[in-house]
Formats: sequence, C-alpha cells, structure tokens
Amino acid sequence: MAIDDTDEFGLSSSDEADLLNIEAIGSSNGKRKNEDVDVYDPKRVRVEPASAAGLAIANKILKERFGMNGFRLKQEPAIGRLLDGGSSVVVFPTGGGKSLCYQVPALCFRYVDEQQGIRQGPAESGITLVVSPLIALMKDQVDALKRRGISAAVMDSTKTKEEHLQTVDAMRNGTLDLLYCAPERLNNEGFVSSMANVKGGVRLLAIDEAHCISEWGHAFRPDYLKVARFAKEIEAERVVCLTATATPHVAEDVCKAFDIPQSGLFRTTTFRSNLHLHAQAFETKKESYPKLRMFLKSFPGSTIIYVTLQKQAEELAEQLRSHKFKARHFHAGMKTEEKMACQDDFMSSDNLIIVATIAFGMGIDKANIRNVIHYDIPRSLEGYSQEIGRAGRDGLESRCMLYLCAEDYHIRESFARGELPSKASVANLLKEVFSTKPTPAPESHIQGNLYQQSKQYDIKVNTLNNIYAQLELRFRLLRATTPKYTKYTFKRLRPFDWDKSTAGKAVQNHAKLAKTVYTIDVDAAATTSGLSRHNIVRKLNDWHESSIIDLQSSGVVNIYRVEKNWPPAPEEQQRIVDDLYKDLEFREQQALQRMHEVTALVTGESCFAYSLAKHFGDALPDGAVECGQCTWCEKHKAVEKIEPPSRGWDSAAFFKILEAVPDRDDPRYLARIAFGITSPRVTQARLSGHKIFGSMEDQDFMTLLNAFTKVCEK
Ligand SMILES: Nc1ncnc2c1ncn2[C@@H]1O[C@H](COP(=O)(O)OP(=O)(O)OP(=O)(O)O)[C@@H](O)[C@H]1O
Repeated sequence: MAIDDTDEFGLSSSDEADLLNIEAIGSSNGKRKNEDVDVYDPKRVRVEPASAAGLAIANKILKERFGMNGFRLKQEPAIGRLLDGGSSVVVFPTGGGKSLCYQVPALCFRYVDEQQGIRQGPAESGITLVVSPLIALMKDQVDALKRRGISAAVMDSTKTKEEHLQTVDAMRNGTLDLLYCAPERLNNEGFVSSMANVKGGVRLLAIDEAHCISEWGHAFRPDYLKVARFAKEIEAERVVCLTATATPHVAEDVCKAFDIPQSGLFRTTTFRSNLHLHAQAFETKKESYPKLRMFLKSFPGSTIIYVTLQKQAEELAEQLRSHKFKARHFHAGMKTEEKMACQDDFMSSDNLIIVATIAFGMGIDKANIRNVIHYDIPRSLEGYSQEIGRAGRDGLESRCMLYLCAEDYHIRESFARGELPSKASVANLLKEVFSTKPTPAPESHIQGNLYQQSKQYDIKVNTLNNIYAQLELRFRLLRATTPKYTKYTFKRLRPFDWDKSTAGKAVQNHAKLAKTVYTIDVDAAATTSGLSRHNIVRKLNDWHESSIIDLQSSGVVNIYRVEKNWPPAPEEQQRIVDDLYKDLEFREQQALQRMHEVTALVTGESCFAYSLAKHFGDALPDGAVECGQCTWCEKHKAVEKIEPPSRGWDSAAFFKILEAVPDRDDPRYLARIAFGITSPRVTQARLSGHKIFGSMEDQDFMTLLNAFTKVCEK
C-alpha cells in the first residue's frame, strides 16, 4: 500500500535522525552561569510587569519591524502576558498569526530590559528558542525574518560548517534573536548544555504545534514529551505554546505540562463564517467521482483535494486531467524540486486543483483557496478542521466538501490498527533491552537500533520510538542522547588525493570500494586510528561540504544512558510490559474513536459548524446553534451513513491464509494479513502483494483476531 510517508509534518525518519556532530556551543565566554553577580540568572531576576509600557514597545516593533498596523485576535494579550514574565498557550486557527506571538516578544526583550534597567546592553538580552517539527517551514520563516533585518537561524544538519559556526558565534556574542530547531534536537546533550548556557539565557521558549505534547492529541509525538523537561533544564524564563487545534482536554494537557494557569490560555473561535461545510455519502468511489466533477465545475477556483494515499493522489489528478480539469498531484514521496514547483504553481494560479495527501498545506499561506475537498474520510476532526481552515483566508465565500465513502472505512481502520503490535512482541523487545549490558560506568549507555528491532519484533518504528520515550519519561530508566549513524557511504565527485591528516588516512585505510561507492566502518576507523568517531565523521563531512565526495549516512542507532538500577527486577519488568501495552491498546482505541468522530459530525443531526466548535470547546457567535449554510442547516436531514456491504464469514479465505502462512506464534500477525494491514514482518515475508493479503478485509478485525487466536492456541 503506497501510504504517504510520514505524518502531517512531512517529517521523514532521516529528518528525525539528522543530529550528529553538534558540538556544545556553550563556551567559557558565553556562559551565563557565573560567579559574577552582574551576570544574568533567571532565578534571581525579578521580571517587572511590562504591562502598558511593554505593550507600547510591542506595538512599535510590530509597526517598525513587521510593517503591520495592529494586533489581531488575542495576539496582544498573549504577548502582553509574555512580556509581563508569564507563560502563554495560544490556540488560534491556521493562519491566525501565531508566529508573531513569539517573534514580536523576541525583539522586545532588549527594550523591556533597558526600560527596567536590569541588563547591560543588547547582547545580554538572550534569545528566543522556537521548537517546531516543520523543518521546511522553519527555514521559510527564518528567511522572511532575515529579509526584515532580524537576526534568526535554524539549527539543523543541512547547514554547512560555515553557516553552523556563524550561528554558534552569534549565540556566543548574544546577537541572535531567534533560533529554530526540531524537537529531536533536544535529545542532543551538547545542544541542551548550549542552551542552558547561552548568553543572556533563553528568554522565551516557543513550542509550535504544541498539541503534539498531549497524549490525547491526534498527532502525539514522543519527542514532544521531552520539551517540558528541556524547558526546566535550560531554565527557560517563559514559555509560549502554540497550536491551531486543541480540544479542551489537549489544551489542559499543554497547560499542565508547563504549569500555565487558565489565565494564560488564549483561545480564539474556530468558527469561520465564510466557510460552507458540506458532506455527501456514497458506497463507492465510482459513485462519488461524478459528483466531484460536478462540484468542481460548479465551484471553480483554487482547490485542494485531500486523499489518503500517494498513489491515489497521482491517479485522481490524472483522471481529472483526462476530464479537462487543470489538476496536479502532491505528496511527500515526490522530489523536493517537484514539490516546490507544484507549490509555486498553486500559489500563483487561481484555478489550479491540487490533489494531495496531508503533506500539502502546512505553511501554504494562500488567501484565495476557494475549495477544500476531502475525497477520503479525514483522519480526525483536528485534521479536518486544520485542512478546511486553509480555505477562504481572504474572507470570501469558500466551500469545504467531505465525501464520506463506505470504501474508505477499511483503510482508515487499517491505519488506526497498524500501530499496535502484539503483546508478545513488546515483551520480547523489552527482554532484549533489559538484557543488554550497559557500557562500563561512568558512561553506562545502551544502544537500540530501531530499524533492526522493528524488523525483529514486528513493531513499527513510530511505536518503538514511543516505547523508548515511555521508558525514558514514565519509567525513568533511560535517557536518550545523540543518536549515531552506523553506515556511511560516499562517492568521489572528482579525483583527489586522500589528505595526509590522521583522520584522512584513517578514512582511506577503512573505506572499502565496490564499483563506485565507498563504504566505511566509522567505529573501526576510529578505534584503529586512536581518534574519536566524531573526528572521522567530521573529516567525511568536510570533504562532503567541499564537494569532493557525496556522503550518505544511514542506519541510525539510538543511544540511551541508563538512569536507574539496571536491569530492573523481574517483577518490575513484567509491570513495565503490562503498563506499556495497556497504553498502546488505549492509543489504538483513540485512533479508532477519532475516525468515528468525523463520521458522527457529518451524519449527526446538528449543524456541522456548531458540532465542530463544540468539539473544540468553542461555540458559534451569539450562542447560535446553526450556521445556516452547512448541509445540515440547508436540509435539516442527516447525511445517511452508508455501511460497507458485509459478505458474512468467509471460511475458504480463512483456510487459504492458514495454508499460505505456516506461522502460529502470533495471531495478530495472521489477522493483519487477513485484514490487509502491513507490518515489518508482513513486508519481510513479502505478503503484502500476495492474494491472501486483505482477502478478509470486509470482516470485523476483532472477530479475525479471535479466530486466529483459537487456531494459534491449538
Ligand atoms: N497582526 C497582524 N496584522 C497583519 N497581518 C498579520 C498579523 N498577524 C499575522 N499576520 C499575517 O497572517 C499570516 C499568517 O500568520 P502566521 O503564519 O503566523 O499564522 P499561523 O497562525 O502561524 O498559521 P499556521 O497555523 O498555518 O502556521 C502571515 O502572512 C502573517 O504575516
């Protein structure tokens, strides 16, 4: 199944492991924790209320540096609170202007400091650190800030050494106002120590997409759980958490994670009076496609059509082109240049249709999107709300159509169920983890090759990441440190003499050539040359940056420091397996629940906009219960939910699966094959292309699991 690669942030696993070679930036001249009394210490500084004076500065900065006339929504009170020394949670819809809530304060601090006479000049005013999972978006923002003459940088591995050193210097000198990084970087101890010691301190920690912190959220990311710990460790003076979608439960989680009281929550209404929310139900795509064409003819203009699978995006765009529509596809599997060309076309056109997976849209700030169509059932109400929020930012009437198709339930359920491994898999994984001998004290590290473990224990990498995060944060057994790559390969881009440095010679001695590609065992090169791994990798990077070689790295190994008695006692180990598994089961139920919530919204007997607002703890203006322009309000008749036809128990298909797959050790594995859910083991056994794969997809998954459990117990 050609699923879209990743998550809504378009973050691939290689992005997640982009972190190597970052030195501790803190240096003796940049340290802020010092015996010297004049040096800033957040615990000692009493932050006086900035109040009116602070807001006057903020308004001046807004005008002079950003060229805007006034604040929108609740930008002003949220910023005011930050300048007063408090922390804020900002829940504004997409395009609501969340970025200014940290960009403006970042530039205000030096003036507020001056006014309060608490610091010695601009270089003492610290930095604002922005944590965001959207690497491409961070780069765009930094470019935009630089164009305004604001000192900002992204900390990521695509930087050349020179750029990296420039950033490090700016931080040492206290001249950098904003630094952006991905949450994965917080695993890098060098980075944590740099931030704890950055000149002037971290005045503001901004956490974008903050709903990822909440385990109740639709986009929970284990690395986000570590942000709160990080904030304490670096003694961030204040925090601003930003999100476009937060149910009351999620907002509460975010507030709790950073000890922010209700008064620090700034939420604006999700209701958009110019959006017409519509839905139609069908049994098959064959029936919905002609309706889609009719819709596109009736409502021309810039349009995004969301689908679930990459292949579907390509096929539907092709189909629409064959019917003379101007359509292009977009998904995360495309080359960067293709994606950029597609986005550029969309931005400059007023009648292009983009058929896309959820990878499209984040960071697209186009005012005149006239239609957002969900051709497949969206993954959650949060996703739906975020996606429709891209329509009609110019305030003009725009349409959001959701085609509820019975054929789609299966794929959504497969996604929801795909993350849960069998309990035996989790127990076996943890048996290996707990029996791993740590490196000798004082280091006491263990390694986890997640890709290998994923295959060996039939657990998706995402889920493995989650399990390790729980071992770290909930059971406090481990602490992730900088991951390393195990495999480096390179091609020579031009003839060159190996340089005669020790590192150069070590690479030359260990690089094995096969055809045109060299492979190098970095650990072996380090051991025999007496150099550190870091030196060898740095040499390779130097050559890469000088365009002498083209370097590729792969095979990420995560490294964890053991934090408690190791291994835990046997009964403790069992308790951990039980607790972890309960948590994973709960997550599966939540994912299923999210899909049902979407269906319930459009098949329910109430206004779509009202129900959506209620989901986010919000209401329609003036206490209205109807928007007057959605499918419910127009017809006052619920959209009928069409169920996929049930064909009854198919014994022949059941026995064919048992015949084709001899394994009886894991009923969930058999049930996945029957239902058509891929997993590392299914892929390895090359079963996802077999005719038995998905041959019982019309059955209830739990009935399948029970039936295969009985067979395995025999
Ligand atoms: N007070 C303001 N006055 C004028 N324009 C503003 C104001 N605040 C924000 N904007 C503009 O609105 C647009 C959206 O802002 P921004 O990208 O910060 O939104 P966002 O809430 O972060 O959106 P998303 O959820 O999509 O990331 C930008 O072009 C920004 O310059």
